[in-house]
Amino acid sequence: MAEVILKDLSKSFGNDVGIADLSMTIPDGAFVVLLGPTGAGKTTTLRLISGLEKADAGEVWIGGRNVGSETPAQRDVAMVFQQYSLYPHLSVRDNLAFPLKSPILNTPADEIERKVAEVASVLQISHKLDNKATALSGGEMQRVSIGRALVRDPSIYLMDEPLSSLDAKLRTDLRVELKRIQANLGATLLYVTHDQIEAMTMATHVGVLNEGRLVQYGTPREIYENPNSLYVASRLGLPRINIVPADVFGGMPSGVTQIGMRPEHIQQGEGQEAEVQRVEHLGDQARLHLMLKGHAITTIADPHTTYTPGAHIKIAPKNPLCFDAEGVRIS
Ligand SMILES: Nc1ncnc2c1ncn2[C@@H]1O[C@H](COP(=O)(O)OP(=O)(O)OP(=O)(O)O)[C@@H](O)[C@H]1O
Repeated sequence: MAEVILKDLSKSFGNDVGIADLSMTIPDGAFVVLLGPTGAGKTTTLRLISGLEKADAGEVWIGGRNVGSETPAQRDVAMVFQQYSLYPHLSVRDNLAFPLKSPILNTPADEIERKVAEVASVLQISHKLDNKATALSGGEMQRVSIGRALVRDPSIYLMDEPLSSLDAKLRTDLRVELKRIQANLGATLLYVTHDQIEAMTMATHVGVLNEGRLVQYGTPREIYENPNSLYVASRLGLPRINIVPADVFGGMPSGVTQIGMRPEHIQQGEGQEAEVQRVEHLGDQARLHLMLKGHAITTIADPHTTYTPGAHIKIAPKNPLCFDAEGVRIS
């Protein structure tokens, strides 16, 4: 596996900015998750690293090589797309074996068989190895396309929402497996997701993109606990962080115009009186949806809470994040 360095990378499509001056180091063995809303430039970043797209400016370094003039094959990256891309006329076994049969790798037959069996087992598709790729459900096809990447030992795995088409149970299983595989192999991974739990549990690093720019890069905990802007604070956390004008609670230092409160950072029993709008019982906890001076606020409560809609509850922020009028974090 390898370290990947992006230096001042830019790519536009006509008037649309794909990526702007993106610099980022993906350490060898890191699991880096890219977060950002649609159009932020996540897929473009993966395509620039893989060589499917050519940068307007800047450099991509993989394992100490500037790969600007290399083809995708020479770059030795394994990419998994959101939508499966299989060879329909081949069996699942042959689809999985295909990357290992390339003349560059020249893998011995017994090694191919071992790897295919191992990956099929991890992805829970061993019983489908002799099926035609087309005789599979959508979720199974996606597992085969993940498997086609995992049989290889590339410089970096590039994955674009690989689990988004799977059902919840399989998604949870594969999330754990992917993380285990990455940790065991020491694999380097760049991974795009909109899924909060995937980002928090799998990533060693999270990069937050906004309109093609990297606006913060750090561990998931740093991004969650110490976001540098309101934009970044809103990217991680479910339920989302509550943002209210500073004067709703008052007592904030000058210059603070908005405060951010994670649902778990709201003190109950003191402060301003809010009205309960809705209570969601989730089993291990309850979510309270409150209204305070026209602002919707979500917080969490004991799973056996007896609050019902219409009840009143006093709340106060506990260590809120403070932002200025532009959304820049000021404390
Ligand atoms: N082939 C293309 N032709 C024209 N514009 C493109 C092309 N690829 C990307 N773009 C534009 O570049 C910007 C970034 O797109 P990109 O696909 O990288 O975003 P993304 O963060 O991956 O979004 P999503 O979450 O929807 O996949 C968008 O404005 C998009 O319209």
